[in-house]
Amino acid sequence: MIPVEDALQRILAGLQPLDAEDVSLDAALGRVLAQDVAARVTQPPKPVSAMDGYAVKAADVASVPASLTVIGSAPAGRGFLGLLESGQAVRIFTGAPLPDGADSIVIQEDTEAAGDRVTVKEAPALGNYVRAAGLDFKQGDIGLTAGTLLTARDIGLAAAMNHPWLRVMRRPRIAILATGDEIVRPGDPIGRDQIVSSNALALAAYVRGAGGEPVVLGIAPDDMAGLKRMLAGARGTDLLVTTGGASVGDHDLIQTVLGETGKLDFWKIAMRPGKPLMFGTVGDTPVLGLPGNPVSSMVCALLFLGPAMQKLLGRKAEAPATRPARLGRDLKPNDRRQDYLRATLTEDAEGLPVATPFGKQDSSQFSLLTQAQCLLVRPPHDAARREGDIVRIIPFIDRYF
Ligand SMILES: Nc1nc2c(c(=O)[nH]1)N[C@H]1C(S)=C(S)[C@@H](COP(=O)(O)OP(=O)(O)OC[C@H]3O[C@@H](n4cnc5c(N)ncnc54)[C@H](O)[C@@H]3O)O[C@H]1N2
Ligand code: MOO
Repeated sequence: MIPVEDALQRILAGLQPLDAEDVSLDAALGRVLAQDVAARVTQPPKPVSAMDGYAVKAADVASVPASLTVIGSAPAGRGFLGLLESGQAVRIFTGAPLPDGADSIVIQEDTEAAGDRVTVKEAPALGNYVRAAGLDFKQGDIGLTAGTLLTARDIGLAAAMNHPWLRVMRRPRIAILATGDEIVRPGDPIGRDQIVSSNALALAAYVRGAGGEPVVLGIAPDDMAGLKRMLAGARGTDLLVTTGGASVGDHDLIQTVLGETGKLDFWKIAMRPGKPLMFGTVGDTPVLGLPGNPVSSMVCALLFLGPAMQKLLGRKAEAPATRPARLGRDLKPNDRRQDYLRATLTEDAEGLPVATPFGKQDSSQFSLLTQAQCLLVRPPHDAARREGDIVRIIPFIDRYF
């Protein structure tokens, strides 16, 4: 059995980042930037007022009260064109450019207006409420870097930097193939000894959530000819993910067919759930073969497919981050497989996270995966643990998992 980390590195080494495409900003949410984005403008382009009030020379109002002549008005988008001289003020509004000759803003609340005169009652510090040109960013500044997964905030910044289009990584097209004579699609008639397929749709949802385009190929039968026919559907995709048929049984044909038609590494991984895993190629398409047990398939998606997609998307590809939590119940010593236990996540009296694994952890129990809020990670040969011990967890933070 090989360690989880070795398996991940071998998968990542077999994948290359995809090409890029241009999308309009309103279609860029959740996409991955293919290149750095530099500001095409300076923001603000000139010094502007941060408040409604009066633009003045600070020296004129160093001692208050001070009376000034109001020589004009500057709303946002229509700056005052004249030159402000000593003894003068310009009525100004938030966002309007500072008139030439002015150096400070007095807020409206600190003044009293009468006709074309204004009395300043509080002396402003030099530069009061003036936003300098380029306070936010200057033309040429790099605001967003390649590999960024674009959020609403990033899109706002890209818009402010005057980019109507962004160059992003193409969405990985991920073919998904379920296998097994015993499974049928949800809603189809269920024959004797058949069960409903959960894995393919769950994996497709995972792929979509992680920024890819799933191509669901259907269910391959447990015979070589049928399996080969279905595999042909993966041609032209960026990665084929299979589920089931990974183990050593007489009907577990994936490794055989991949061995015949492509290149295959079949591994037993020192992890639970998810021991049997495959990686290889069929034609030019890389293949990730996940185990059939539903929880094994989803845990392997989180641990291997997720980072694989990050690699295709040109992002930093690494195992999901772990963080510490207190253990909510005693645990027996672990064996030689790294254990990923489905657990709830609560808070103790001090607000610290407490992870409590379910008593049953069979890899067929999808219901417990949906009830869990994290995976508790136990290294191989971990000693017995007591309630309250510090353990490592992978919290389910991605909204789509
Ligand atoms: N003698 C051994 N037997 C098994 C071993 C082993 O090392 N030696 N490993 C076990 C482990 S661990 C796992 S995990 C499974 C993996 O088996 P396969 O990848 O070959 O998966 P299948 O046999 O096709 O199916 C396993 C299980 O999952 C159900 N299944 C399959 N596909 C779906 C689907 N799309 N949706 C829902 N459920 C699915 C299938 O009906 C089986 O119950 O092997 C162990 N055996
Ligand atoms: O290790 Mo297999 O993945 O359940 O039960």
